[in-house]
Parts: sequence; structure tokens; C-alpha cells
Amino acid sequence: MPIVRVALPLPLPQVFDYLAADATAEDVGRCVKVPFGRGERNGLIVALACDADVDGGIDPGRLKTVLHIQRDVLPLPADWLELVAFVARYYHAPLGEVVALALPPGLRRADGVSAEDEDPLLDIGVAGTEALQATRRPSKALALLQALAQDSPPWRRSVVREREGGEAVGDLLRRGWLVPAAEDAQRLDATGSLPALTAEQDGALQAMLADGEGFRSWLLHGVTGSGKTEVYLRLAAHMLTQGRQVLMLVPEIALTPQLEQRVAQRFAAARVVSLHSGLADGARSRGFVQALSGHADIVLGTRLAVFTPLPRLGLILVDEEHDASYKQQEGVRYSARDLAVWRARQRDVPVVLGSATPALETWYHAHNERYALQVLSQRALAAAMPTVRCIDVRRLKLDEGLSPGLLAAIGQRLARGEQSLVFLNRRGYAPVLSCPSCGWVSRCPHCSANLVVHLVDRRLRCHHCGCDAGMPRACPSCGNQDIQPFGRGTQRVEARLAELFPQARVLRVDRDAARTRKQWEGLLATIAAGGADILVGTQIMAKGHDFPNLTLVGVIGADASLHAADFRAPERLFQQLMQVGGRAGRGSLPGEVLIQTEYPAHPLFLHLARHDFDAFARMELQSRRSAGFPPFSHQAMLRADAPALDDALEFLRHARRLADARATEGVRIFDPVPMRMTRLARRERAQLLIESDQRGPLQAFLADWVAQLYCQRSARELRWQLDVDPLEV
Ligand SMILES: Nc1ncnc2c1ncn2[C@@H]1O[C@H](COP(=O)(O)OP(=O)(O)OP(=O)(O)O)[C@@H](O)[C@H]1O
Ligand SMILES: [Zn+2]
Repeated sequence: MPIVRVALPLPLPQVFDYLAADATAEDVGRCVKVPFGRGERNGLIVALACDADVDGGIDPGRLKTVLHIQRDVLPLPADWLELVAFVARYYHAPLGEVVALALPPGLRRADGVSAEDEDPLLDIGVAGTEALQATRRPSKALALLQALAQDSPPWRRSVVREREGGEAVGDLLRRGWLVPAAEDAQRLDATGSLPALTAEQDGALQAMLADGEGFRSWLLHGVTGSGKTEVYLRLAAHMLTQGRQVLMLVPEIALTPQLEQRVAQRFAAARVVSLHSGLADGARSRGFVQALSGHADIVLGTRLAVFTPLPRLGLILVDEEHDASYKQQEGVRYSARDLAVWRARQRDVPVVLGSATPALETWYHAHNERYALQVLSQRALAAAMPTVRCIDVRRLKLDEGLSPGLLAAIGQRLARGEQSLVFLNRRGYAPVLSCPSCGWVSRCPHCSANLVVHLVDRRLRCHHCGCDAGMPRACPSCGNQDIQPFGRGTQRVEARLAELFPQARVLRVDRDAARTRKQWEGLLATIAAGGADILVGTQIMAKGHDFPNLTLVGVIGADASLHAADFRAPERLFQQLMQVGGRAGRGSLPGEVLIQTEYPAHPLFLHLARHDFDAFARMELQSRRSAGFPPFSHQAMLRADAPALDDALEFLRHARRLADARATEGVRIFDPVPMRMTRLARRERAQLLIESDQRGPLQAFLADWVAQLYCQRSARELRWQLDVDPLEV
């Protein structure tokens, strides 16, 4: 009897063999339901096996039998199976867990997911022509068909559906009176009037088109407001008219509404599928199957979308490629940006990584000819980049963190009817509540962190584990009634600005104000419609937005990041400030950026004021080179967590001994240490860093080591994970 090899979502490295009476090679890539232990599991058939392949000593005849093979949906193609296998190999994660991550839940459960094209192009079929000629009893269906016959075909199903009597469209399809029409790629070209490209945009576009349809990694390094999106859309139009699919990745849900709209307006006839984790299961499964069956023309999505199967793939676009949200921070810790490049190579198509502030790794590759580089140095609309100036706050008296200079600048904007943004990357009212009399502070009971004061709903909230409590009226420790919020977050600045500028409409834009996609869309619409004068925002305001009337960006509280321990902290700060500053003066009005700091002469700020990303990158890479940090080395981090720190450390010490025993040349193994934020959600965390100058030896070492780790018995309640190319060390 045929044997199928099934990847199951379990924290185990192996795949599992089952008997399947009617399985054929056609079933590889299909979802299955199988018996497992005392229950059932859903998995994916990744290969057919023969008796001889079955693991040592098991009598193939005694294998269990699959319960159900999901054959209503197309099997996942070989290149997709290669992709997940690569992810499992590179990130040293169980294949079944990678599959579980990559597949929408509905598909994984082997639910019935309609593979039918939701909005096909339709034409009148042979049966329909016959029906029109024959003498038939009048019916709703016939009336609709006759009405359609007056027009020139083809029509999208959704268009037919909108006509009078359109509910009969399903009936017409069943009778074969209407049939799917051949999709004509020419119809997919951009519609409406397009802006004339700037010389730089055109240069970049022509260079990319001239390079052909094969694999190439491009970095499109364009200053904020240079019109990178327009270049993406032109490239996409080209691929669509060639009959190819386009995959467009965006950092997170925050950016998708604006872009979705732009894409839909640009390509009216194209089928655009958007995929992000905010979608309901059903919608995600449908979008995935649309792409798999080749119906979707454009797939627009967040990091997860990198796993979309695309039989006609012609181009991958990664917008804001530097964004940390491309890296999954739990479970299988993949980088969607890196996988996008891998996929492009695998499928021999171009990939464009776009950013005003590229990741230093990407910038380095682009300046070492591993990636091809295109630069947009000018803004598309605005005459100039915003002016950037530091406000030295060392001798200033601040009003809730706001300097007189910044307040005056906001006042000017108000008088002129322009918008200002105060950027402060800290949500809540104040980072901690404390008692001046006994020294009590609002610690999170589960984390090494403070509970943040949220005055809006009078709660104390941990931003790490999410636990929350009511705000005490008096000090829980000494009873003092005069307990005080210490420091400031967006809510406090918002409140103060509302007092200082009573005539202004102050709008806070952070994750608390935009908890759902709907709320977020509402906020964006308010800002775009000019319904706010002063915005107070966190980093969600720093990304990709385009508000032409916003002319002032004030940055407060940035100094803390100058001294952060992580070697990537300066890179992140620079990116964040350049991005948020880049929101200013994008339209016809000039923009200004004011940065409050105690270190006005810091080189980071000097490069920022000159908009000189390249100089910053060279400086930063120089110091990384001398310290041996990425991209001059490759890293992996083994993390362990347990209720007791000692258990976590002990596991890592043991892992280290195993590592030492199989030490590979060129692989450096560090000592286990507690993580900077040791306690999170009642678990104590520790980590062990592995480093190598070469990827090859590191990967070889990891494969061997992780296989050993799976065999270890460890303390109860201990969990461990490996993070390859960690963003935080
Ligand atoms: N060729 C053009 N002619 C006129 N307007 C343009 C052109 N290209 C882009 N624009 C406009 O310029 C503005 C900035 O473009 P876009 O948002 O694409 O910039 P970006 O490079 O993505 O910037 P950021 O990195 O800051 O997100 C938008 O309003 C866009 O519509
Ligand atoms: Zn907590």
C-alpha cells in the first residue's frame, strides 16, 4: 500500500509515515487528517515513501492509515514545498511547524475551501448562444442572458451580479450559459491618468525593466517622499501585462489600508488579494487559494504573505524593507525580507527592496555589488527635504517635556492652518506610578518591567505581558494618598498640548488609539481630511504615511535610545528619526523637523540634519566591522525560559557543553547570560549567542547541535528556541 510522509505541527523534527490506499504522486502537497496518539491531527503530505524508507524496524504494515486527504483544493506546488523545507532547514525549525505557520488555518484543518475564482471574467458560452436562439419559456435567467447579450463581453462576475436580475448569475453559470472567459493580461494595465515620472523615477524604472525578467535583488534607496511607490506600481503594471503575478510585502497592518486603496485604484481589472494576520480565517484561506490557483494577480500582504503560492510569479516588492516587523519574533523566527530574496532567486524573478533607510545589511550588500542599487535622491513633489534642527534642551525648562522652541513652532503651524506631529515613542500617560514617600513603584508582578499608567481608563498596564490592574488611590505599600505618575507618554503630552492650545484639535495616534484596523483607518481618514491640527504619535506614525499638510515634526524623548545596549540601537534610532522626519513637508509646503536632545553634537544627529544616510551607514558599519558584528559575522541565539532562572541557565550551560564537544572551526560560542529583560510573563529568560564569520560553518554546526538538543531531557516547564539572524542580541 502507498505510504505518505506527513509534516505535522509538533515540536518534533521528524515527519510521520502513514498508509494511504489511494494516494498517488498527485497528493504530494495536499492537506491530510491523520490519527495521532489518541486523537487526530492535520498535516501536509510532503512526499510519497516506499517500504524501505520507513524508519528503522517499523513494519510498514503496522503504520496507521490517513483519515482524509483534502482533494478539493489544488495541491501545494513543488516550489512551495521547497520553500517551507528551506525555512525548516535554515531556521532549524520542525517542518510541520513551518507548514502550520505558512498555511492558513482553514486550509490546514482541511476545511472545504472553495478554489473557485471569486470574480472570474465571463463570456456567453455555447449553451448560452443556443439558449438565445431557441424558443424558451421566459425566465429570470433568460432575461439576464438576453440583457447581457446586448452588451459586449466579457464581464467580471461582480459586474454581472450588480445588474438588474443579477442574482441569477449563479444559475447562468450552472447552465453553462455563461462561461469563464480567457483572462487577457492587457486588460490588467494601469487605468486612469498616471503622474509623469520624475527623471530619477524613470531612470530607476528603465534600469530595472532593462535588466529583464530573471533574478536580481535590487535596493531602491529613495529618500522619504521620493515616490518609491510609483516605481513599484509601474513595475507591477509591466509584470501584470506580461501575465505574471506580483507579490507586494508591506511591514504591518498599519500601512496596508492606504496602499490597498492605491493599488485597487491603479489596477481596476486586476484581482488584488490582501493577506494579513488581521483577516478572518475564511478570508485568508480564500485569498491563499486564489493565489495558488493563479487567479489573483496581485498579492498584497504582511510578512506572512511571503508564503503565498504564486504559480505565475513575476516580481516581488518589499516596501520599507528595513522594518523589524518583517522578522517573526516567536515560533519560527523567519525574516520575510530574506525569504523574499530567496524566493526570487528560486523562481528566477526580480525582487525590489525599497526604503529611505535601508537595513545596514541591505545597504552593505547594495554597495558591495551583491544587490543592484537604484537611488532616488529627490522628493517627487516637494521642492526640498525638510530642514532638521536639534533643540539643545540642557538648559531649558520644559513643559511636560516640550521646549519653548517646539511650542512656538507648533503655534506658528496652527496660525497657518498646517499640521504638526509630536513624536514620542512611548504609549500611555506615564511609564510608572510611584510613591514619593516610601519609594513604592508600580512593578509588573510577572515581568522585570514597570506597569504603565493609562489615565484615559485609569488602569496600570504592563506593555510586555498585557496584565492590567486598576489604579490605586493611595500607595499600596504605605497608604500615602499622594502617589504620582512619573515620566511621560503620549497621553500626558496629548493632555498638556490640549491645555496649551485650547483652540487646536489634538489627536493621539498610537496603538491604544488604533487598536483595530477600523479605528486605525478612521484615524488616518481624520488626519487626511484635515480633522486634526496637532498629532501626538508613536512609531506607527513614522511609517510611510503621506499627509501633505503636515509640515512640522517635533521629536521628544529620543535620547534614551542613544545609550541603549543593543548594537542595532543607533541604526534603529536613525531609521526612526529619518522616517518620522520624512513625514514633514511632503506636499507643496516646506517641512521642518525639530529634535529635542541633550546631545546636539552627536554624530547621529549631524548625519540626520544633512539627510546623509550613506555617511551614517558608513560610520555605523565601520564600528560594526571592528566589533565583528553583522553583516561582518553571522549570529544565532539560543534562548531558554523557565519559571526559575537557574533551570533556564542550566539548560544553556548543558547546551554549551554539547556545543563545545562538537566545536567547529570558525564558530564562536559565548557564555549563557540572563536576558536584559530577564522576566517576562512569569518566566525567567536566558540566552546563549553563537557567532561565525561564515554562514556555512555556522549552519552546519547548528544543524548538528539542534538535533542533539532535541534529544535532551530538560527540566519540566523549560522551553527553548533558536533564533537565526536574531534582530535583538
Ligand atoms: N512622478 C510623480 N509625480 C507627481 N507626484 C508623485 C510622483 N511620484 C510620487 N508622487 C507623489 O509623491 C508623494 C510621495 O510618494 P510616495 O509616498 O510614494 O513616497 P515614498 O518614496 O514611498 O516615501 P516614504 O519612503 O516616505 O514612504 C505621494 O504623494 C505621491 O503621490
Ligand atoms: Zn508584565
